[in-house]
Amino acid sequence: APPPATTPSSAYAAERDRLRAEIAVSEHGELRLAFMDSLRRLAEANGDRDTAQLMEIERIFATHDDAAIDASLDALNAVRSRVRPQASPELREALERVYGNLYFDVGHFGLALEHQLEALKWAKRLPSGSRQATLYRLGTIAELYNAMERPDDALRYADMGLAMAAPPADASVNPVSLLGARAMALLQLGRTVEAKRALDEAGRIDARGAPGFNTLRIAANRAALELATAPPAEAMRAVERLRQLAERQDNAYYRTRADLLRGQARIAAGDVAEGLRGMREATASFERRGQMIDVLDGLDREIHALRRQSAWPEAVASLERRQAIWSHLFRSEQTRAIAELEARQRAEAQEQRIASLAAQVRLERAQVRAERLRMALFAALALLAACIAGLLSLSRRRAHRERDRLSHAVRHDPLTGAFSRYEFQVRASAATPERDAGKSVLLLDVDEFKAVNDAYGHAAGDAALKAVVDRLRQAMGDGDAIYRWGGEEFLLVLAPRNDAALARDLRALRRAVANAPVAWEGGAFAITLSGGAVRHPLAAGWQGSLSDTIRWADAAMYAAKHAGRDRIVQVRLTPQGIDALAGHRPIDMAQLQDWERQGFVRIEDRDDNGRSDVG
Ligand SMILES: Nc1nc2c(ncn2[C@@H]2O[C@H](COP(=O)(O)OP(=O)(O)OP(=O)(O)O)[C@@H](O)[C@H]2O)c(=O)[nH]1
Repeated sequence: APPPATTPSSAYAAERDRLRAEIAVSEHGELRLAFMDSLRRLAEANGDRDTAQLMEIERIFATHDDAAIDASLDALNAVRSRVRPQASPELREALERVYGNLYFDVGHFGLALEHQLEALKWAKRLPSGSRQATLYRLGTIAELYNAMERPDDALRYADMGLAMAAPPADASVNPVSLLGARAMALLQLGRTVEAKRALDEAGRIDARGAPGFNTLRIAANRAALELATAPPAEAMRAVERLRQLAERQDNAYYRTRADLLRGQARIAAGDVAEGLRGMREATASFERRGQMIDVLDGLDREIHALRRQSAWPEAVASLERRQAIWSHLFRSEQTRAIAELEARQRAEAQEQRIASLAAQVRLERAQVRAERLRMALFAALALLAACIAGLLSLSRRRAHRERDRLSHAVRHDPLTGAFSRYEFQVRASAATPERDAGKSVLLLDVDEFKAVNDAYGHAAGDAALKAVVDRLRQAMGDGDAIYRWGGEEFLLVLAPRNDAALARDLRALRRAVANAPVAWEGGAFAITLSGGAVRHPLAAGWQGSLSDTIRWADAAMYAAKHAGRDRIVQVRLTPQGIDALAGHRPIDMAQLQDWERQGFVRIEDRDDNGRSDVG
């Protein structure tokens, strides 16, 4: 017999509330499903269609398989077709929420958003627990906007929820997912410090209870944050923490998520091949389970990481794969039209991205080419410059050598190696009276040289001139210099020395030549020199130059010739002359002879000892 109208309903209500409480506390698994089925049957038996349908809907959500989402959507559509227009807000909310969640899970953001916003409206009208349901919706919508890369909207909804959850909210309100959504929105907006703060707060709140699903969620968010902001090594540590937590809670989803992020960290650390392999394994695993939002997120991360590593071909391949997944995401009749519309929109956006990426690749390649060209040009220029510098230095060295050679040529007599007359002039023009003071000039002329040429030939004459210079050089002091003054005439500039030394050296010079005959064609011939010597300046206080003094040496040399050759005659001041001629400059030969007559100078042969052949 049917139970009485009143008693059963109150008994039913009590049993319903008990089962709902059981469902609420049993988070997952078979037990929860069993409670849901009990409640559904009970509700059906009691004519409570809303509750029965609600349990159907919750069962669809609890058991849905992302990999076979169409079946779940079909089942959901079947329930919806039975929902009465005047159904309870609770049923409405559940229907929209589950639609929203299913679409969200498979990455169908547009439809998911529509349903979640609808669910939010109903959540606000719930007679009980409206606050908690509203907060959950706000968190989900924020996450959805994050997935849609609309961080401003995500932040708006997350903050709306956080404002509601702010004290004095009741303790049952859990803002962790809202804080996570806020953090991910801020991360997208580049406000990383605030993002980190939000995650820290979420971590603190979560740490008050036992580690659970939220702990994993926070760890995953943290890993994502570190990946975007921290060095690869730090990001890797965050990823490993997530991986350990997932292991401890035996959570396959977050395990795969950790694998995905680990791959990304590897790519970021430069290990592109290994990282990419890890990421592709993780996305393949998500794909097998139909978690298309994670597949797409994985591909996004892949593309991002590859672009950062400039692995362009891999990045383009990932982009194309992402586009392909988008266009094949929805196959069922009932969603194809909408899905295609959306897929087309996304595809267009993706095509634009591919086009811009391709343009970027082209640009980068062009830049690389330009850079290479620039480097090549630079290298060529550097080579050219080096060549020119080399040539210049070579030619400079050559020029130097040539200059040195020429300078040596003009400074020296090619036959005897004595300095040239030109060299004397160069030195004389650079000389100062102080530098030349005390030196003596000695002009030497080979005696009867014409006869040597005539008797033995011009070559013998040349040999004689060379022999003269060689022998004079041997007898000269270090500070003395010899110049070829004319044909067979030589000028010696002798360093300062006292009278006795000068007389001794003049004698030695003359003898060096006279005592050593010139070997010629098996025999030898003797040569002698006649010379005139004058100390410079002739008289004290005289501002004349060496060239002036040479004129008096010339006069003395003629005196030597005149006196019979093979001798050196010296012009000397007498004691009277020292005072009388001070500051005077001899002008010509006549004046010199005049001074000689007056007894101011003597033109005398001081080398009268040991002469053998002349007298
Ligand atoms: N072999 C040779 N002879 C030269 C050179 N320069 C000048 N002579 C010769 O030297 C001779 C100089 O003769 P002279 O000026 O008459 O005087 P000398 O024969 O030396 O007689 P005295 O000077 O009076 O003792 C000339 O026959 C020139 O041709 C030279 O470089 N080589």
